[in-house]
Amino acid sequence: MFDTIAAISTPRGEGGIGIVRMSGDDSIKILSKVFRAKSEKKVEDLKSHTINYGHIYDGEVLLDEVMVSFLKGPKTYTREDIVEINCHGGYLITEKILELLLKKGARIAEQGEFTRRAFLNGRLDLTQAEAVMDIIHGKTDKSISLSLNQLRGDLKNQIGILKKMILDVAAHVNVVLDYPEEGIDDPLPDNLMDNLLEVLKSSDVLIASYDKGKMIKEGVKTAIVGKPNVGKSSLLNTILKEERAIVTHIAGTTRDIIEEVINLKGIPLILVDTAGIRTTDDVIENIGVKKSEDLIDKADLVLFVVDGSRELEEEDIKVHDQLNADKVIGILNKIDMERKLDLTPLNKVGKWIEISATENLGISNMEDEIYKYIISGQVEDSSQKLIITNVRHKSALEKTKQAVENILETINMGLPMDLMAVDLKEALDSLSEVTGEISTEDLLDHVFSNFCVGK
Ligand SMILES: Nc1nc2c(c(=O)[nH]1)N(C=O)[C@@H](CNc1ccc(C(=O)N[C@@H](CCC(=O)O)C(=O)O)cc1)CN2
Ligand SMILES: Nc1nc2c(ncn2[C@@H]2O[C@H](COP(=O)(O)OP(=O)(O)OP(=O)(O)O)[C@@H](O)[C@H]2O)c(=O)[nH]1
Ligand SMILES: [Mg+2]
Repeated sequence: MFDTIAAISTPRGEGGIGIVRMSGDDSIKILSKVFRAKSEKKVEDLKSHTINYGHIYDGEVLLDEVMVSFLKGPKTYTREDIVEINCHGGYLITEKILELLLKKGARIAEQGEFTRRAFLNGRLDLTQAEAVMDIIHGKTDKSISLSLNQLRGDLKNQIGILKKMILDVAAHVNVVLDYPEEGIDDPLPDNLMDNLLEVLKSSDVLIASYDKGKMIKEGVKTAIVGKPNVGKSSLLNTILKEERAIVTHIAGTTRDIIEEVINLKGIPLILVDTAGIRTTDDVIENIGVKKSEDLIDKADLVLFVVDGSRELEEEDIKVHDQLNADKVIGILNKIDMERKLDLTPLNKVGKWIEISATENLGISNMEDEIYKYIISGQVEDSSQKLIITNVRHKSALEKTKQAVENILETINMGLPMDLMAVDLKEALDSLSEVTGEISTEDLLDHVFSNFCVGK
Protein backbone atom coordinates (compact mmCIF):
# COMPACT_ATOMS: atom_id res chain seq x y z
CA MET A 1 0.00 0.00 0.00
CA PHE A 2 2.77 2.45 0.97
CA ASP A 3 6.44 2.59 0.08
CA THR A 4 9.10 1.36 2.47
CA ILE A 5 10.43 3.85 4.99
CA ALA A 6 13.56 3.75 7.13
CA ALA A 7 14.98 5.83 9.98
CA ILE A 8 17.27 5.75 12.99
CA SER A 9 14.92 5.31 15.95
CA THR A 10 17.39 5.87 18.77
CA PRO A 11 18.75 9.29 19.82
CA ARG A 12 21.82 10.69 18.11
CA GLY A 13 24.96 10.15 20.12
CA GLU A 14 27.10 7.39 21.53
CA GLY A 15 25.18 4.57 23.15
CA GLY A 16 25.43 0.84 23.64
CA ILE A 17 22.95 0.01 20.91
CA GLY A 18 21.40 1.93 18.02
CA ILE A 19 18.26 0.87 16.19
CA VAL A 20 17.64 1.42 12.50
CA ARG A 21 14.04 0.63 11.65
CA MET A 22 12.28 -0.11 8.38
CA SER A 23 8.57 -0.52 7.60
CA GLY A 24 6.78 -1.43 4.38
CA ASP A 25 6.33 -4.14 1.75
CA ASP A 26 9.97 -4.13 0.66
CA SER A 27 11.46 -4.34 4.16
CA ILE A 28 12.22 -8.02 3.84
CA LYS A 29 13.58 -7.76 0.32
CA ILE A 30 15.86 -4.88 1.30
CA LEU A 31 17.04 -6.75 4.39
CA SER A 32 17.92 -9.76 2.27
CA LYS A 33 20.33 -7.59 0.29
CA VAL A 34 22.33 -6.50 3.31
CA PHE A 35 22.01 -9.08 6.10
CA ARG A 36 23.82 -12.38 6.49
CA ALA A 37 22.44 -14.46 9.33
CA LYS A 38 24.92 -16.52 11.34
CA SER A 39 22.50 -19.42 10.93
CA GLU A 40 23.02 -19.07 7.16
CA LYS A 41 19.25 -19.00 6.76
CA LYS A 42 17.94 -16.88 3.94
CA VAL A 43 16.04 -13.80 5.14
CA GLU A 44 12.92 -15.11 3.37
CA ASP A 45 13.06 -18.22 5.53
CA LEU A 46 13.38 -16.44 8.89
CA LYS A 47 10.50 -16.95 11.26
CA SER A 48 8.39 -13.87 11.95
CA HIS A 49 8.77 -12.22 15.36
CA THR A 50 12.25 -13.57 15.94
CA ILE A 51 15.52 -11.81 16.63
CA ASN A 52 18.46 -12.97 14.54
CA TYR A 53 22.17 -12.63 15.02
CA GLY A 54 24.36 -11.84 12.03
CA HIS A 55 26.24 -9.17 10.06
CA ILE A 56 25.38 -6.26 7.79
CA TYR A 57 27.36 -6.07 4.57
CA ASP A 58 27.54 -3.38 1.92
CA GLY A 59 28.57 -5.65 -0.93
CA GLU A 60 31.65 -7.35 0.48
CA VAL A 61 32.33 -4.60 3.05
CA LEU A 62 31.39 -5.53 6.61
CA LEU A 63 29.51 -2.67 8.29
CA ASP A 64 28.59 -4.11 11.68
CA GLU A 65 27.72 -7.10 13.82
CA VAL A 66 24.00 -6.89 14.59
CA MET A 67 20.79 -8.42 15.90
CA VAL A 68 17.83 -8.12 13.54
CA SER A 69 14.23 -8.18 14.73
CA PHE A 70 12.15 -9.62 11.95
CA LEU A 71 8.44 -8.87 12.14
CA LYS A 72 5.94 -9.69 9.42
CA GLY A 73 2.73 -7.66 9.29
CA PRO A 74 0.03 -7.26 10.33
CA LYS A 75 0.93 -7.93 13.98
CA THR A 76 3.45 -5.09 14.11
CA TYR A 77 3.68 -1.47 15.21
CA THR A 78 2.61 -0.19 11.78
CA ARG A 79 0.76 -3.35 10.64
CA GLU A 80 3.36 -3.52 7.84
CA ASP A 81 6.44 -5.73 7.61
CA ILE A 82 8.99 -4.29 10.03
CA VAL A 83 12.70 -4.91 10.32
CA GLU A 84 14.67 -3.48 13.20
CA ILE A 85 18.44 -3.61 12.95
CA ASN A 86 20.01 -3.44 16.41
CA CYS A 87 23.55 -2.29 15.70
CA HIS A 88 26.31 -0.78 17.80
CA GLY A 89 25.41 2.71 18.99
CA GLY A 90 27.32 5.75 17.83
CA TYR A 91 27.04 8.44 15.23
CA LEU A 92 28.65 6.63 12.36
CA ILE A 93 27.40 3.06 12.24
CA THR A 94 23.70 3.86 12.49
CA GLU A 95 24.13 6.49 9.76
CA LYS A 96 25.99 4.07 7.50
CA ILE A 97 23.38 1.35 7.90
CA LEU A 98 20.57 3.82 7.24
CA GLU A 99 22.35 5.03 4.09
CA LEU A 100 22.75 1.46 2.95
CA LEU A 101 19.03 0.76 3.36
CA LEU A 102 18.24 3.91 1.38
CA LYS A 103 20.64 2.80 -1.34
CA LYS A 104 18.85 -0.55 -1.53
CA GLY A 105 15.41 1.00 -2.05
CA ALA A 106 14.02 2.38 1.19
CA ARG A 107 12.97 6.01 1.56
CA ILE A 108 13.90 8.11 4.57
CA ALA A 109 10.95 8.40 6.98
CA GLU A 110 9.49 11.75 7.85
CA GLN A 111 8.94 12.82 11.46
CA GLY A 112 6.36 10.60 13.09
CA GLU A 113 5.83 8.59 9.92
CA PHE A 114 5.94 5.15 11.55
CA THR A 115 3.22 6.22 13.95
CA ARG A 116 1.35 7.94 11.13
CA ARG A 117 1.27 4.59 9.33
CA ALA A 118 0.06 2.87 12.48
CA PHE A 119 -2.78 5.40 12.36
CA LEU A 120 -3.43 5.18 8.61
CA ASN A 121 -3.40 1.38 8.79
CA GLY A 122 -5.93 1.49 11.61
CA ARG A 123 -3.88 0.14 14.50
CA LEU A 124 -4.14 3.39 16.45
CA ASP A 125 -6.68 6.17 16.40
CA LEU A 126 -5.46 9.77 16.37
CA THR A 127 -5.75 10.20 20.16
CA GLN A 128 -3.51 7.16 20.62
CA ALA A 129 -0.99 8.42 18.07
CA GLU A 130 -0.91 11.75 19.87
CA ALA A 131 -0.36 9.89 23.14
CA VAL A 132 2.76 8.24 21.71
CA MET A 133 4.28 11.64 21.19
CA ASP A 134 3.16 12.92 24.58
CA ILE A 135 4.86 9.94 26.24
CA ILE A 136 8.14 10.80 24.56
CA HIS A 137 7.88 14.44 25.60
CA GLY A 138 6.47 13.68 29.07
CA LYS A 139 8.29 15.41 31.92
CA THR A 140 6.58 14.05 35.03
CA ASP A 141 5.20 10.66 36.10
CA LYS A 142 1.74 12.13 36.18
CA SER A 143 1.80 13.46 32.63
CA ILE A 144 3.18 10.17 31.35
CA SER A 145 0.48 8.28 33.22
CA LEU A 146 -2.22 10.40 31.52
CA SER A 147 -0.62 9.71 28.14
CA LEU A 148 -0.42 5.97 28.80
CA ASN A 149 -4.14 5.90 29.60
CA GLN A 150 -4.78 7.68 26.33
CA LEU A 151 -2.52 5.25 24.44
CA ARG A 152 -4.44 2.37 26.01
CA GLY A 153 -7.53 3.79 24.31
CA ASP A 154 -9.43 5.35 27.22
CA LEU A 155 -10.35 8.52 25.34
CA LYS A 156 -10.95 6.65 22.09
CA ASN A 157 -13.38 4.32 23.85
CA GLN A 158 -15.24 7.12 25.58
CA ILE A 159 -15.65 8.96 22.28
CA GLY A 160 -16.93 5.71 20.77
CA ILE A 161 -19.58 5.45 23.49
CA LEU A 162 -20.71 9.04 22.90
CA LYS A 163 -20.88 8.46 19.15
CA LYS A 164 -23.03 5.40 19.64
CA MET A 165 -25.47 7.42 21.76
CA ILE A 166 -25.78 10.09 19.09
CA LEU A 167 -26.13 7.46 16.36
CA ASP A 168 -29.10 5.95 18.23
CA VAL A 169 -30.79 9.33 18.22
CA ALA A 170 -29.96 9.90 14.56
CA ALA A 171 -31.34 6.48 13.62
CA HIS A 172 -34.63 7.22 15.36
CA VAL A 173 -34.93 10.61 13.73
CA ASN A 174 -34.28 9.11 10.31
CA VAL A 175 -36.96 6.46 10.75
CA VAL A 176 -39.50 9.01 11.87
CA LEU A 177 -38.66 11.29 8.96
CA ASP A 178 -38.83 8.41 6.46
CA TYR A 179 -42.22 7.26 7.73
CA PRO A 180 -44.07 10.44 8.68
CA GLU A 181 -47.29 8.58 9.41
CA GLU A 182 -45.48 6.85 12.31
CA GLY A 183 -45.84 10.02 14.36
CA ILE A 184 -43.50 12.80 13.43
CA ASP A 185 -44.78 14.97 16.24
CA ASP A 186 -44.20 12.39 18.98
CA PRO A 187 -41.60 13.44 21.53
CA LEU A 188 -38.19 11.79 21.51
CA PRO A 189 -38.32 8.61 23.66
CA ASP A 190 -36.91 9.01 27.17
CA ASN A 191 -33.89 6.79 26.61
CA LEU A 192 -32.83 8.90 23.63
CA MET A 193 -33.32 12.11 25.61
CA ASP A 194 -31.04 10.55 28.22
CA ASN A 195 -28.48 9.87 25.50
CA LEU A 196 -28.39 13.53 24.54
CA LEU A 197 -28.09 14.67 28.16
CA GLU A 198 -25.32 12.15 28.76
CA VAL A 199 -23.33 13.34 25.73
CA LEU A 200 -23.79 16.90 26.89
CA LYS A 201 -22.58 16.09 30.39
CA SER A 202 -19.67 13.96 29.28
CA SER A 203 -18.39 16.44 26.72
CA ASP A 204 -18.70 19.17 29.31
CA VAL A 205 -16.70 17.19 31.88
CA LEU A 206 -14.00 16.44 29.33
CA ILE A 207 -13.78 20.06 28.24
CA ALA A 208 -13.52 21.13 31.89
CA SER A 209 -10.70 18.64 32.49
CA TYR A 210 -8.52 20.36 29.90
CA ASP A 211 -7.23 23.12 32.18
CA LYS A 212 -5.90 20.53 34.58
CA GLY A 213 -4.62 18.32 31.78
CA LYS A 214 -2.76 21.19 30.22
CA MET A 215 -1.24 22.07 33.56
CA ILE A 216 -0.04 18.52 34.12
CA LYS A 217 1.34 18.30 30.60
CA GLU A 218 2.81 21.75 30.09
CA GLY A 219 3.35 22.98 33.62
CA VAL A 220 2.48 26.15 35.52
CA LYS A 221 4.53 29.23 34.74
CA THR A 222 5.27 30.78 38.12
CA ALA A 223 6.94 34.19 38.28
CA ILE A 224 8.80 35.30 41.42
CA VAL A 225 8.42 39.07 41.59
CA GLY A 226 8.98 41.92 44.02
CA LYS A 227 11.11 44.98 44.58
CA PRO A 228 14.92 44.49 44.67
CA ASN A 229 16.66 42.68 47.52
CA VAL A 230 13.61 41.01 49.09
CA GLY A 231 15.11 37.55 48.48
CA LYS A 232 13.57 36.36 45.19
CA SER A 233 16.74 34.69 43.96
CA SER A 234 17.39 33.23 47.41
CA LEU A 235 13.91 31.70 47.25
CA LEU A 236 14.58 30.20 43.82
CA ASN A 237 17.84 28.69 45.05
CA THR A 238 16.21 27.27 48.17
CA ILE A 239 13.42 25.61 46.19
CA LEU A 240 15.92 24.18 43.70
CA LYS A 241 18.34 23.23 46.49
CA GLU A 242 21.18 24.63 44.41
CA GLU A 243 22.94 27.96 43.96
CA ARG A 244 21.32 28.63 40.62
CA ALA A 245 20.93 32.43 40.75
CA ILE A 246 23.45 34.94 42.03
CA VAL A 247 22.50 36.34 45.44
CA THR A 248 24.09 39.44 46.97
CA HIS A 249 23.10 42.11 49.46
CA ILE A 250 23.15 44.62 46.59
CA ALA A 251 19.76 45.69 45.27
CA GLY A 252 19.53 45.06 41.54
CA THR A 253 21.54 41.84 41.46
CA THR A 254 19.29 39.88 39.12
CA ARG A 255 18.88 41.46 35.73
CA ASP A 256 17.80 38.74 33.38
CA ILE A 257 15.15 36.09 33.67
CA ILE A 258 16.17 32.75 35.15
CA GLU A 259 13.90 29.80 34.44
CA GLU A 260 14.01 26.35 36.05
CA VAL A 261 11.47 23.53 36.26
CA ILE A 262 10.66 21.56 39.41
CA ASN A 263 8.25 18.68 39.84
CA LEU A 264 5.61 19.73 42.37
CA LYS A 265 3.71 16.52 43.20
CA GLY A 266 3.46 15.66 39.51
CA ILE A 267 2.87 19.17 38.20
CA PRO A 268 5.82 20.81 36.43
CA LEU A 269 6.32 24.18 38.10
CA ILE A 270 8.21 26.46 35.75
CA LEU A 271 9.83 28.88 38.19
CA VAL A 272 10.97 32.21 36.83
CA ASP A 273 13.21 34.45 38.93
CA THR A 274 13.04 38.07 37.79
CA ALA A 275 14.81 41.36 38.24
CA GLY A 276 13.58 43.37 41.23
CA ILE A 277 11.11 46.00 40.05
CA ARG A 278 12.13 49.61 40.70
CA THR A 279 12.75 52.83 38.85
CA THR A 280 16.36 52.92 37.76
CA ASP A 281 18.65 54.73 35.32
CA ASP A 282 20.68 51.62 34.65
CA VAL A 283 19.97 50.65 31.04
CA ILE A 284 20.49 46.92 31.53
CA GLU A 285 18.56 46.73 34.77
CA ASN A 286 15.70 48.62 33.15
CA ILE A 287 15.34 45.99 30.45
CA GLY A 288 15.16 43.38 33.21
CA VAL A 289 12.50 45.37 35.05
CA LYS A 290 10.45 45.58 31.87
CA LYS A 291 10.67 41.79 31.49
CA SER A 292 9.55 41.32 35.08
CA GLU A 293 6.53 43.51 34.51
CA ASP A 294 5.61 41.59 31.35
CA LEU A 295 5.80 38.36 33.29
CA ILE A 296 3.29 39.57 35.85
CA ASP A 297 0.78 39.47 32.99
CA LYS A 298 2.00 36.34 31.24
CA ALA A 299 2.58 34.01 34.18
CA ASP A 300 -0.06 31.52 35.33
CA LEU A 301 0.86 32.25 38.93
CA VAL A 302 2.79 35.09 40.59
CA LEU A 303 4.71 34.76 43.85
CA PHE A 304 4.88 38.31 45.20
CA VAL A 305 7.83 38.46 47.59
CA VAL A 306 8.20 41.08 50.31
CA ASP A 307 10.86 41.62 52.98
CA GLY A 308 9.30 41.29 56.46
CA SER A 309 12.30 42.84 58.18
CA ARG A 310 11.82 46.26 56.63
CA GLU A 311 9.03 48.77 56.63
CA LEU A 312 6.80 49.06 53.64
CA GLU A 313 8.25 51.13 50.80
CA GLU A 314 6.87 52.91 47.79
CA GLU A 315 8.53 50.24 45.63
CA ASP A 316 6.50 47.45 47.25
CA ILE A 317 3.32 49.37 46.50
CA LYS A 318 4.40 49.94 42.92
CA VAL A 319 4.77 46.20 42.30
CA HIS A 320 1.59 45.45 44.24
CA ASP A 321 -0.43 47.79 42.02
CA GLN A 322 0.57 45.85 38.92
CA LEU A 323 -0.56 42.49 40.31
CA ASN A 324 -3.58 40.59 39.17
CA ALA A 325 -5.37 39.53 42.37
CA ASP A 326 -6.65 36.32 40.73
CA LYS A 327 -3.28 34.69 40.40
CA VAL A 328 -1.06 35.89 43.18
CA ILE A 329 0.29 34.33 46.36
CA GLY A 330 2.09 36.60 48.84
CA ILE A 331 5.45 35.45 50.19
CA LEU A 332 6.55 37.18 53.38
CA ASN A 333 10.29 36.54 53.49
CA LYS A 334 13.03 37.00 56.10
CA ILE A 335 10.90 35.92 59.07
CA ASP A 336 14.15 34.96 60.81
CA MET A 337 14.56 38.68 61.50
CA GLU A 338 12.47 41.09 63.54
CA ARG A 339 9.17 41.87 61.85
CA LYS A 340 8.78 45.49 60.71
CA LEU A 341 6.45 45.17 57.72
CA ASP A 342 2.76 46.05 57.81
CA LEU A 343 0.92 44.06 55.13
CA THR A 344 -2.40 45.87 55.39
CA PRO A 345 -1.96 48.16 52.37
CA LEU A 346 -1.08 45.16 50.16
CA ASN A 347 -4.71 44.13 49.97
CA LYS A 348 -4.70 42.50 46.54
CA VAL A 349 -3.03 39.50 48.11
CA GLY A 350 -5.51 37.07 49.60
CA LYS A 351 -3.01 34.68 51.12
CA TRP A 352 0.37 35.31 52.75
CA ILE A 353 2.90 32.58 53.40
CA GLU A 354 5.72 33.23 55.85
CA ILE A 355 9.18 31.94 55.02
CA SER A 356 12.85 32.51 55.37
CA ALA A 357 14.62 31.69 52.14
CA THR A 358 18.10 31.68 53.58
CA GLU A 359 17.20 29.84 56.81
CA ASN A 360 14.97 27.36 54.95
CA LEU A 361 11.93 28.07 57.13
CA GLY A 362 8.39 27.43 55.88
CA ILE A 363 9.51 26.20 52.48
CA SER A 364 7.70 22.86 52.41
CA ASN A 365 4.57 24.50 53.79
CA MET A 366 4.86 27.05 50.99
CA GLU A 367 5.12 24.28 48.41
CA ASP A 368 2.01 22.60 49.85
CA GLU A 369 0.14 25.89 49.66
CA ILE A 370 1.23 26.50 46.07
CA TYR A 371 0.07 23.02 45.13
CA LYS A 372 -3.29 23.54 46.85
CA TYR A 373 -3.68 26.86 45.12
CA ILE A 374 -2.94 25.33 41.72
CA ILE A 375 -5.36 22.44 42.00
CA SER A 376 -8.13 24.41 43.69
CA GLY A 377 -11.11 24.83 41.42
CA GLN A 378 -9.94 21.85 39.40
CA VAL A 379 -11.82 18.62 39.06
CA GLU A 380 -10.81 16.18 41.80
CA ASP A 381 -8.78 13.12 40.87
CA SER A 382 -11.15 10.49 42.23
CA SER A 383 -14.27 11.58 40.37
CA GLN A 384 -12.50 12.34 37.11
CA LYS A 385 -10.61 9.51 35.52
CA LEU A 386 -10.41 10.83 31.99
CA ILE A 387 -8.45 14.01 31.55
CA ILE A 388 -7.80 15.56 28.16
CA THR A 389 -4.52 17.34 27.59
CA ASN A 390 -4.82 18.36 23.97
CA VAL A 391 -6.41 21.59 22.76
CA ARG A 392 -7.42 19.86 19.54
CA HIS A 393 -9.64 17.51 21.52
CA LYS A 394 -11.04 20.38 23.53
CA SER A 395 -12.04 22.41 20.44
CA ALA A 396 -13.71 19.43 18.80
CA LEU A 397 -15.63 18.59 21.99
CA GLU A 398 -16.80 22.18 22.25
CA LYS A 399 -18.40 21.72 18.84
CA THR A 400 -20.03 18.52 20.05
CA LYS A 401 -21.39 20.27 23.11
CA GLN A 402 -22.76 23.15 21.04
CA ALA A 403 -24.42 20.79 18.58
CA VAL A 404 -26.13 18.82 21.37
CA GLU A 405 -27.29 22.05 22.98
CA ASN A 406 -28.83 23.04 19.66
CA ILE A 407 -30.60 19.70 19.41
CA LEU A 408 -32.01 20.05 22.92
CA GLU A 409 -33.20 23.51 22.07
CA THR A 410 -34.96 22.25 18.96
CA ILE A 411 -36.72 19.70 21.15
CA ASN A 412 -37.60 22.16 23.90
CA MET A 413 -39.09 24.58 21.41
CA GLY A 414 -41.20 21.79 19.94
CA LEU A 415 -39.74 22.34 16.49
CA PRO A 416 -39.94 19.61 13.81
CA MET A 417 -37.41 16.81 13.98
CA ASP A 418 -35.85 17.43 10.59
CA LEU A 419 -34.32 20.56 12.08
CA MET A 420 -32.13 18.28 14.20
CA ALA A 421 -30.43 16.63 11.25
CA VAL A 422 -27.68 19.20 10.76
CA ASP A 423 -26.79 19.30 14.45
CA LEU A 424 -26.81 15.52 14.75
CA LYS A 425 -24.34 15.35 11.90
CA GLU A 426 -22.22 18.05 13.49
CA ALA A 427 -22.19 16.15 16.80
CA LEU A 428 -21.05 12.98 15.04
CA ASP A 429 -18.49 14.77 12.88
CA SER A 430 -16.91 16.62 15.77
CA LEU A 431 -16.57 13.38 17.74
CA SER A 432 -15.01 11.72 14.70
CA GLU A 433 -12.62 14.63 14.51
CA VAL A 434 -11.27 13.78 17.97
CA THR A 435 -10.42 10.22 17.00
CA GLY A 436 -9.24 11.17 13.53
CA GLU A 437 -11.92 9.21 11.67
CA ILE A 438 -12.46 12.53 9.97
CA SER A 439 -9.17 14.21 9.20
CA THR A 440 -7.30 16.09 6.51
CA GLU A 441 -3.71 15.86 5.28
CA ASP A 442 -3.10 19.27 6.82
CA LEU A 443 -4.32 18.14 10.20
CA LEU A 444 -2.20 14.98 10.08
CA ASP A 445 0.84 16.99 8.97
CA HIS A 446 0.24 19.28 11.91
CA VAL A 447 -0.18 16.46 14.43
CA PHE A 448 2.83 14.46 13.30
CA SER A 449 5.18 17.36 12.66
CA ASN A 450 6.00 17.50 16.37
CA PHE A 451 7.15 13.90 16.47
CA CYS A 452 10.72 12.68 16.58
CA VAL A 453 12.31 11.18 13.50
CA GLY A 454 12.14 7.39 13.70
CA LYS A 455 8.92 7.33 15.75
N1 LIG B 1 12.28 -2.28 19.52
C1 LIG B 1 11.18 -1.58 19.74
N2 LIG B 1 10.84 -1.23 20.98
C2 LIG B 1 9.72 -0.49 21.20
C3 LIG B 1 8.89 -0.10 20.13
C4 LIG B 1 9.26 -0.50 18.82
O1 LIG B 1 8.60 -0.18 17.83
N3 LIG B 1 10.41 -1.23 18.68
N4 LIG B 1 7.74 0.67 20.41
C5 LIG B 1 7.18 1.54 19.50
O2 LIG B 1 6.44 2.43 19.85
C6 LIG B 1 7.20 0.67 21.76
C7 LIG B 1 6.37 -0.56 21.98
N5 LIG B 1 5.12 -0.42 21.31
C8 LIG B 1 4.63 -1.36 20.41
C9 LIG B 1 3.28 -1.32 20.14
C10 LIG B 1 2.73 -2.28 19.32
C11 LIG B 1 3.53 -3.25 18.75
C12 LIG B 1 2.94 -4.33 17.93
O3 LIG B 1 3.65 -5.07 17.28
N6 LIG B 1 1.62 -4.49 17.94
C13 LIG B 1 0.94 -5.53 17.19
C14 LIG B 1 1.20 -6.90 17.77
C15 LIG B 1 0.89 -7.07 19.21
C16 LIG B 1 0.97 -8.52 19.64
O4 LIG B 1 2.02 -9.17 19.48
O5 LIG B 1 -0.06 -9.02 20.07
C17 LIG B 1 -0.55 -5.25 17.12
O6 LIG B 1 -1.03 -4.45 17.91
O7 LIG B 1 -1.16 -5.82 16.24
C18 LIG B 1 4.89 -3.24 18.99
C19 LIG B 1 5.44 -2.30 19.82
C20 LIG B 1 8.32 0.80 22.73
N7 LIG B 1 9.40 -0.15 22.46
N1 LIG C 1 18.07 37.23 56.95
C1 LIG C 1 17.66 36.87 55.77
N2 LIG C 1 18.24 37.35 54.66
C2 LIG C 1 17.79 36.97 53.46
C3 LIG C 1 16.69 36.08 53.33
N3 LIG C 1 16.45 35.89 52.00
C4 LIG C 1 17.36 36.63 51.36
N4 LIG C 1 18.15 37.28 52.21
C5 LIG C 1 19.27 38.19 51.88
O1 LIG C 1 18.75 39.29 51.17
C6 LIG C 1 19.72 39.75 50.20
C7 LIG C 1 19.08 39.80 48.82
O2 LIG C 1 18.77 38.50 48.39
P1 LIG C 1 18.46 38.15 46.86
O3 LIG C 1 17.97 36.75 46.86
O4 LIG C 1 19.62 38.48 46.01
O5 LIG C 1 17.29 39.17 46.60
P2 LIG C 1 16.53 39.46 45.21
O6 LIG C 1 15.13 39.75 45.54
O7 LIG C 1 16.79 38.39 44.23
O8 LIG C 1 17.25 40.80 44.75
P3 LIG C 1 17.37 41.42 43.25
O9 LIG C 1 17.85 40.33 42.34
O10 LIG C 1 18.36 42.50 43.42
O11 LIG C 1 16.04 41.93 42.87
C8 LIG C 1 20.87 38.78 50.28
O12 LIG C 1 21.87 39.35 51.10
C9 LIG C 1 20.28 37.56 50.95
O13 LIG C 1 21.23 36.81 51.67
C10 LIG C 1 16.09 35.57 54.52
O14 LIG C 1 15.14 34.78 54.50
N5 LIG C 1 16.60 36.01 55.70
MG1 LIG D 1 17.65 38.35 42.41
